[in-house]
Amino acid sequence: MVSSVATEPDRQSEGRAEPLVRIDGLSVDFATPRGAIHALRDITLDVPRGKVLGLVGESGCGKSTLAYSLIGLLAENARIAGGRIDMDGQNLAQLRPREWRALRGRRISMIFQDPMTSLNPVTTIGRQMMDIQYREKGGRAEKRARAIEFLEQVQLPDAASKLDAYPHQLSGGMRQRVCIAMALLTRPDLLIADEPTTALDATLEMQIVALLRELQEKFGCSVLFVSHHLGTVAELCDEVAVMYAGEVVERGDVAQVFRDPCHPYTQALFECDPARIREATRRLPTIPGTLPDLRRPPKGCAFRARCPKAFERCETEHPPLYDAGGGQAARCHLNDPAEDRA
Ligand SMILES: Nc1ncnc2c1ncn2[C@@H]1O[C@H](COP(=O)(O)OP(=O)(O)OP(=O)(O)O)[C@@H](O)[C@H]1O
Repeated sequence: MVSSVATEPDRQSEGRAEPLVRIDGLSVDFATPRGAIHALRDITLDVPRGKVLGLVGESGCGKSTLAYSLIGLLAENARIAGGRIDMDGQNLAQLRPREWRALRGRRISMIFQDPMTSLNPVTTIGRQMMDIQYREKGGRAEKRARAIEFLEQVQLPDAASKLDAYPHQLSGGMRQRVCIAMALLTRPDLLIADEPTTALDATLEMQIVALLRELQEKFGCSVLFVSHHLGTVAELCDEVAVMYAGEVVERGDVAQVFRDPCHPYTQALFECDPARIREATRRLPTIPGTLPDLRRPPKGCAFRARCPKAFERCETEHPPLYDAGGGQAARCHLNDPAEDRA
């Protein structure tokens, strides 16, 4: 384990380039008939400029809620209960629907798990790519040329002919390429990709990940990449944030976190990663236990009931994000320099 040098770094960006987005103390609740679900709790995280940030964690830990908060697409029953999302002097957490419409699809765009979520099944690809440019300058011919150019950027074969195709006439991989082209068409500063390769087979997944990396470098945008696949995150991302029960429990440089995870939850996630398990086994290991009830998050550490390393302090004291050095931080008392247990 990396030795701790200080406690509670306010931000991981200190001493580094100004991030594109600063999320500060963000909390999001969902109203339900059985009480509010505290889906995000006091999230403080930077989206670095011109880099790829991966968001990992098991199902239900709040990854999509965080992603949707950054593009103003939270469900109707969601409420931002506190905190800020700062991007270029604007607090996105307070934007009105009209202001979101001006930003979404232009400065911030998103690709979804299922390409059909964003593609209209009864309209041609060309029409959809023209519509997306309705605010852009230029005439029809220019916009059509730009649409073809972007379809070529995502390496769609015979791009011009695809303008007349309907989404169902393309394969799943091609549809996801079209979605990436549409998301990048307006040259956004931030591209959010919510499990964009989950519906694809392994070969296509690798191709799409390589394409995303290439385009991110070409366009210089920031990417928030939400994924269950640790291998994909290691391949694509520069930084990673690990979420558990609505909190960021570890964050840092992707190579550093994968080499030396500081939080027992991150360690357990890696131990359960099929790609890391070499010996022949009939059953994949899982982390014993379940996520806590987010209507009543536990008082101390949210992971303590499942943590093999938990001790008394974890029961009563909520851990802050302890600095683990080199920009890495973990929400676990074992990383407290004052704690003599490592
Ligand atoms: N509209 C909603 N109403 C009530 N609860 C919700 C709503 N959307 C999400 N939740 C709850 O909020 C928590 C976080 O969900 P979220 O979808 O963000 O997790 P996730 O990590 O993205 O999971 P997955 O990987 O399965 O998509 C979960 O407990 C989920 O059940």
